[in-house]
Amino acid sequence: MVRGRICRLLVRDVRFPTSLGGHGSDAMREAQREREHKQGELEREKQASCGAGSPMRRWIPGPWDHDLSRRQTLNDCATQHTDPDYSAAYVVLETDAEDGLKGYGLTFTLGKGTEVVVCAVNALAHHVLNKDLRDIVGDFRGFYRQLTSDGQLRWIGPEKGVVHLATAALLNAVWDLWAKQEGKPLWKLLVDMDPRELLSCIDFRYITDVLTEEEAYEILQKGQVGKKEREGQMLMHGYPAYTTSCAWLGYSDDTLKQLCTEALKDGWTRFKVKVGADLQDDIRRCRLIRNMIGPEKTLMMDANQRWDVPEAVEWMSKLAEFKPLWIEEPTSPDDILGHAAISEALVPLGIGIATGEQCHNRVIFKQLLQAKALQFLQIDSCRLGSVNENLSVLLMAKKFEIPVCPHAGGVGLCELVQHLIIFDFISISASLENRMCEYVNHLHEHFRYPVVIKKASYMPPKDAGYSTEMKEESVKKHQYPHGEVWKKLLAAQEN
Ligand SMILES: C[C@H](O)[C@@H](O)[C@@H](O)[C@H](O)C(=O)O
Ligand SMILES: [Mg+2]
Repeated sequence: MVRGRICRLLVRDVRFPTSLGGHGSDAMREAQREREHKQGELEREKQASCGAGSPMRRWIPGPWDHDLSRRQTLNDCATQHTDPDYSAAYVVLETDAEDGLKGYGLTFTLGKGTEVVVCAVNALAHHVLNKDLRDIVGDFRGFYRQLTSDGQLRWIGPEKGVVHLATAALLNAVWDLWAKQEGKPLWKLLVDMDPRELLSCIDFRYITDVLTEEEAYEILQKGQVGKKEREGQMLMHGYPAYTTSCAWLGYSDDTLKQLCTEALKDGWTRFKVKVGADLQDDIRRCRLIRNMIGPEKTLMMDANQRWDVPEAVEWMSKLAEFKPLWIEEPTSPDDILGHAAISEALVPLGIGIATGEQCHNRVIFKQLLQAKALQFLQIDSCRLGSVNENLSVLLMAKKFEIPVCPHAGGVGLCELVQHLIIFDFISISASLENRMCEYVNHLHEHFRYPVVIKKASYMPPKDAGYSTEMKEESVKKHQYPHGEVWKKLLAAQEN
């Protein structure tokens, strides 16, 4: 039963120094070169704080550097995410219900700027504090609208950028709390909600030209048929995943080979490789990985917005021989017509367009769908306005018959988004064709309810909540800048 008034909201800046090992990197060839050069002169043994599962166990000086001038050099060379420190603005909600349950929520960031999101969460806090949870979830659409339409804060959005990331973190915590109070994992809470209740969580403003509430209702009604069987199927076999963890752009060919060999042994059949910094490097790396995985397994490519439209078409025509299923984020995430033009040119070559990890909101997704600008839609649990907005996107994707393949390359994103895609299969899409959820193998050890992967599939979480809770010990250590890990790193930097 839903209960309690929200009486406390705490938000923290938690950062993991993943850039030390090049994890999460894209389009960063120059940075890699620089790192290799520096390695010889600077190598120092330190315990890596990036956690288990990371291929780099030692601290190796990388492009991570708090020296601004050096960062600038790296950024001049390559405009993408050269040195991400996987981070989160991490929200904890407490109620006066005296049941010991708290709601945990987060949004994903790359290090710097997390403090800005923390600020935005605090700016939104008055909408949440002192509210009764029953009133929030009893009119979730209204509450979503209130948060995203704050008369002053909406000027720095609306429904995009920092303020929307903050909305995501807050609402993710509310959903976690709700699911915990109901004693269900979030995917199951959604599966058990009747269609009208689900719809009451969605703000249909700005999308009724493609999806009315009645159409959404019909989709959900149809989704009721065969639900039990699909739930059984998920519990038995899980939701298919692909791995991005073998081929970050900052990894050397040797690392790539080693990780790919291990992944094949572990039963992975779908792989994503980062491209876009240098064509010859891409050809070499794609050949290497395609030769290792063979012609039957699935390969995807991700350019992280590196190209202009004509360049994307030209570059991908040269990589077509490696048979990628999709090219992800070929150009600016805001360029809907650009994506449409790239789709038109590449689909005849057998290459689809995937995008979504930096798609602001349901309106942009609506237009991408209307413009036939994507063949694979990548929802993100921490960029859109939480479960509420993601529900509307899942329903639009169903209407346009575009497969959803969620983005999860970041800290906590796998933990969260698995709930949404498992719900999607059971209650909306009812299909696994051309569908899979991203998986990266970093930082799960910091979560209280980490993902469970079996035979390259996500097994449905069993614990109540949204799997958002981090271990307190990890949070303390990684809080920026006063946690133990950062104190050491920053002191090493100074010496
Ligand atoms: C900076 C990040 O690691 C991105 O490179 C990552 O989210 C990536 O685009 C992905 O698709 O996983
Ligand atoms: Mg990506």
